[in-house]
Amino acid sequence: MQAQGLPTAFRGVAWRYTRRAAARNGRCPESGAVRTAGAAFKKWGSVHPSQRWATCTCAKASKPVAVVSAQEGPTVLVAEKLGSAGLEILEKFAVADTTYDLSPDELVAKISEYDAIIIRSGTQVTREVFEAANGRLKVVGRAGVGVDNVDLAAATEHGCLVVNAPTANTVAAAEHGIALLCALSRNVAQADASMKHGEWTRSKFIGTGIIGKTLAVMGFGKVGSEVARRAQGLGMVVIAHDPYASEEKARALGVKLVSFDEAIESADFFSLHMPLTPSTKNMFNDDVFGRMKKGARIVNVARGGVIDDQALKRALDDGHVAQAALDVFETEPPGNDHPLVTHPKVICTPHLGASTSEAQEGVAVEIVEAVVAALRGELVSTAINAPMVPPDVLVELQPYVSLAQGLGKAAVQLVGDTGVSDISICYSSPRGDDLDTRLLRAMVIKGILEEITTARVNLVNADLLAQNRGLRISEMTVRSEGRTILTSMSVAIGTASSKFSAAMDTASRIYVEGCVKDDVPWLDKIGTFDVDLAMYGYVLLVRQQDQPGIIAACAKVLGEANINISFMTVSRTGKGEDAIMAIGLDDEPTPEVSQDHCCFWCQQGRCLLDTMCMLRWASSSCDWLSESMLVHFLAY
Ligand SMILES: NC(=O)c1ccc[n+]([C@@H]2O[C@H](COP(=O)([O-])OP(=O)(O)OC[C@H]3O[C@@H](n4cnc5c(N)ncnc54)[C@H](O)[C@@H]3O)[C@@H](O)[C@H]2O)c1
Ligand SMILES: O=C(O)[C@H](O)COP(=O)(O)O
Repeated sequence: MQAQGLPTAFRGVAWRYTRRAAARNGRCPESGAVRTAGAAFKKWGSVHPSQRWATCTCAKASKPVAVVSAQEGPTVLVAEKLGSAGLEILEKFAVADTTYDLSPDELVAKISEYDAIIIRSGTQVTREVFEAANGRLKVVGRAGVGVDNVDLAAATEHGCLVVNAPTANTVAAAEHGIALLCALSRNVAQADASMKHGEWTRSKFIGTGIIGKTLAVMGFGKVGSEVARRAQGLGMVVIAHDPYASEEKARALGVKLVSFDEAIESADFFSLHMPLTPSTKNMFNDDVFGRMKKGARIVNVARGGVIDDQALKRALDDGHVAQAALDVFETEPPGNDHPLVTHPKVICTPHLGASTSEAQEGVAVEIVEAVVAALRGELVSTAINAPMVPPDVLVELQPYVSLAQGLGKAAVQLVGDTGVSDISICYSSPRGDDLDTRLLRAMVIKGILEEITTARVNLVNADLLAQNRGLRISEMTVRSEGRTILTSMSVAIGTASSKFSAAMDTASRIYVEGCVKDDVPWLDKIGTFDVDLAMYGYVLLVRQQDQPGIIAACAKVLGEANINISFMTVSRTGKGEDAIMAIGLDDEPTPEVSQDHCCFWCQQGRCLLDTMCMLRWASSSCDWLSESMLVHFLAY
C-alpha cells in the first residue's frame, strides 16, 4: 500500500509499530534516515490501523524491518465517502480508516478500534454502537446537517461528542430542489425513460410552465431561502410558510411569509424544507393534500417523514396532486416496491441533495476541522451535544438550565403564524445584576431554536445562531429575596399572534414564567394566567369560559381516548370568566384524537374551547449537558 506524501526517509519499507513498542525511532534500511516515528507519523499518508503499518516508498521491501513506537494520533473511521480535501486534513492528524458500507453488525464489531467516526446519512450510529465502543469513541462527525441517524441521548450518556457540518451543503440541496422542480414540470425523467425504451412519444410528455406560477417554500431556513432566490430567478411567484422566520429576512428577499393555510390553498408548487420534528411529522397528510389546488406539485428534499406517504399516493391516484419529486424517504433506502418510488407521477432521487463534488468537499473540510478540534479538546461551534460549563458550575445551575430551555421550548410552541423576533428574558435573583446569565440565555435560545430548526445550540454558537435567525434578545435581572440563585425567570416572545390566545400577556407578547421546585423546572404562568405544572411530558392547554362541567368534559374526552391524566390545574380570571386548564398527559394524544374531540365538542354545541394547543417538553433533564466530555479529549 503506497502512502502518498511520505517523507523520503521513510519510503519503501513497511514499518510495524505499536502503541507499546519500546523503540522510539525508526531507521529506513535504504536511506538510513532516522526519525521519531511519531513526528513522521503526523506527516504520513493514510495508514491502515488494522495492520498498524505505515508504508515507506523509497525501497521495495514491504515487510516489517523495525518496530518503532509511534505516538499514534487518534484513529478515525471514515464510514461513508468523504471529500478528498477533508481526508487530506484528517490524515495529517489521525489514522484515517476509510471503510465504507459497513453493515450494522460490522460497525458494532469494529467501533471499539476507533476514537472517532465520520458519517453521512447512511450510517445509523445507534445506542448499540456506543455501547460496543467501550468508551473509546470520543466524537461522531456528521458530514452534513441532519443527525436523525445518530442516537444523541446515547452519545451523551457515553461521553461522545456529536458534531455536524450545517452549512456547506445548503446550496447543493437548494440546487437539487430546483432541479427536481424543473424536471417535474417538464416530465424529464419519464421522457428520458421512454426514449431509452426506444419510444418517441412527444405528445405524452406535455409539461407545465413554471414562470408566473406560485411556489410555496415550506420552511424558510438555509435551504428554503436559497430555493426561493433561485425560483424567483425562474420567474416564479414565491411565498413562504415558516412560523418562526423573521419578516425582515423574508422582506429582504422579496418573499411574502404567509400562513400555512394560505400557502396550502394558493400555491401551484410546494418545496419542502422544514426539519423533521414531532410537529412536522406527517404534516402533509390527506387533509392538507385535499386543501391544495387541484394539480398541485410537491418537491421534497427535506426529510421523508414530513409527508404521509399513503396520503400522497392517494392524492396522486385521484389526480388532486399532479406530480411529486422526492429526494428523501422515511426509511432509506425505501425499497423497490415503495408505492411512491414505483408511481408513474413521481420522480425520485436517492437522497442526492448534498451530493455535489463541491458540497462534499465543503462538508468534508467542515467536519474534519470540527472532529480534529474536538479530539484536541477544543470547544466546537457545530457541536450538537456539547457540554456547556465546567462540572462545578453545572452542579449548581443544572435545574435552572432545564428551566431556561423549557421556557424557550414552551414559548416558541405557542407562536402563531407570524415570526419570532423579539425575545425578552427576565431573571429574578438574589444576586441581582451579578447573576451570570450567559448559560441561561444560551439555554433559552436552545429551547427556541432546537424546537423549530436543525440547529443544535451550545454556549459557543448560541448568540451567532440567534443573530442568524434575526432574533433580538433582551435580558433584565430583578433582585429578589431567597436562598437559591434564581427565584424565577420568564421568557416573552414579541409576536403578533399565538396558537393559544391565553398565552398573550397585556403587552401582546407570548409570556411564560417558571421557577425550580425540588430541582424540577416548574411552569408558574402562561400569559396572564397562573398555572402550576412541572415542565415535562405532554401538557394539554385548553381555554374555556369558566362554567360547571367543562372540566369533566375534558376528562371524559381524554378518558374515552384512553389517555391518562397525570395532573390538571385550572386558572381563571374570575368566576364565570376566562379560564384555562393545563392537563398533564401520560401519553401523547395523536392529532386525530385531539382533532376529532375538538370537533366532538363543537358538534355537541358545547365547545367553549378557544384553542386546543399541545405543549410538549423533552425529558426534564437537558439532553446534552455532560460535564466530562471535553476533559476526555485532552488526551490528544
Ligand atoms: N436532501 C438533502 O440532501 C438535504 C440537504 C440539506 C438539508 N436537508 C434537510 O433539509 C431540511 C432543512 O435544512 P436547513 O439546513 O434549511 O435547516 P434550517 O434549520 O436552516 O431551516 C429549517 C426551517 O424550517 C422552519 N420550520 C420549522 N418548523 C416548521 C414548520 N412547522 N412549518 C414551516 N417551517 C418550519 C424553521 O423555522 C427553519 O427556518 C432539514 O431537514 C435538513 O436535514 C436535506
Ligand atoms: O441532512 C443533510 O445534510 C442531508 O440530508 C445530506 O445527507 P447526506 O450527507 O447523506 O447526503
